[in-house]
Amino acid sequence: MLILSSPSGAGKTTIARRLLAEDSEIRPSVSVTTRAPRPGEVEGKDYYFVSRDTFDRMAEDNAFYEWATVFGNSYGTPKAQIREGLKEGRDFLFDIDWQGTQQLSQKAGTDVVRIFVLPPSIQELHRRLSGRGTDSAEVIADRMARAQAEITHWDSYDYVVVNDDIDACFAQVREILAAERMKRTRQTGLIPFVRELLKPQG
Ligand SMILES: Nc1ncnc2c1ncn2[C@@H]1O[C@H](COP(=O)(O)OP(=O)(O)OP(=O)(O)O)[C@@H](O)[C@H]1O
Ligand SMILES: Nc1nc2c(ncn2[C@@H]2O[C@H](COP(=O)(O)O)[C@@H](O)[C@H]2O)c(=O)[nH]1
Repeated sequence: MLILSSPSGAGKTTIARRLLAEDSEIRPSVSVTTRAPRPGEVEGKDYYFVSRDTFDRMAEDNAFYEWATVFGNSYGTPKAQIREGLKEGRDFLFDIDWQGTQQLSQKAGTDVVRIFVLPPSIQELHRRLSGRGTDSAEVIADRMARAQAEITHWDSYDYVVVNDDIDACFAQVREILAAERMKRTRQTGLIPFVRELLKPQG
């Protein structure tokens, strides 16, 4: 379970989309949200957009691995889509905030790899949120007002990358993923091979 978090606008969605396009081994965890769709966002690909009533019912029915209120809307990771994949040992990518990261870490322990994406500066963060052209001035002001509070959670993450140049940052994320996949504890498929190597020779 690879988690990307950042203050809004630092670039985690950009990194996530590229990773999903280039790495067929990892699947997205598509969240459920009460937020209205942004122009260009696709139902079932970017989010499942639901009413407040539907979200509350799902939360009551324990349908989320984690959920949180972010910028006045609710966001949750539905269990159904990833339960089977996780059993099969598949990799999943989560674009979630620090609250969801804490909840997933408590539930999944060492199966979670957490990356925090920092912007190169607060000024550049504002430029990116404005340049994206998807949010009102009010929404941007709200997200900027919360950015520094979110950055204080950077020390709960396993890795921290600065998204200045997107290519360099993306390369770092790929390196992290490659190294994590090579961890001995994740390479259970190698056990028969190692047993074979260890058989007495001659
Ligand atoms: N390294 C970069 N240099 C310049 N612009 C970038 C860079 N990375 C991302 N951007 C741009 O910044 C804007 C915000 O990026 P993105 O939507 O990926 O952020 P985010 O962290 O997912 O935000 P949110 O949490 O609000 O969804 C987009 O317009 C994106 O194209
Ligand atoms: N805890 C969770 N946080 C989530 C989830 N899906 C998205 N998010 C985070 O919300 C903010 C705002 O997202 P935006 O798409 O409205 O810009 C951002 O930090 C996301 O990472 C979730 O399922 N759980």
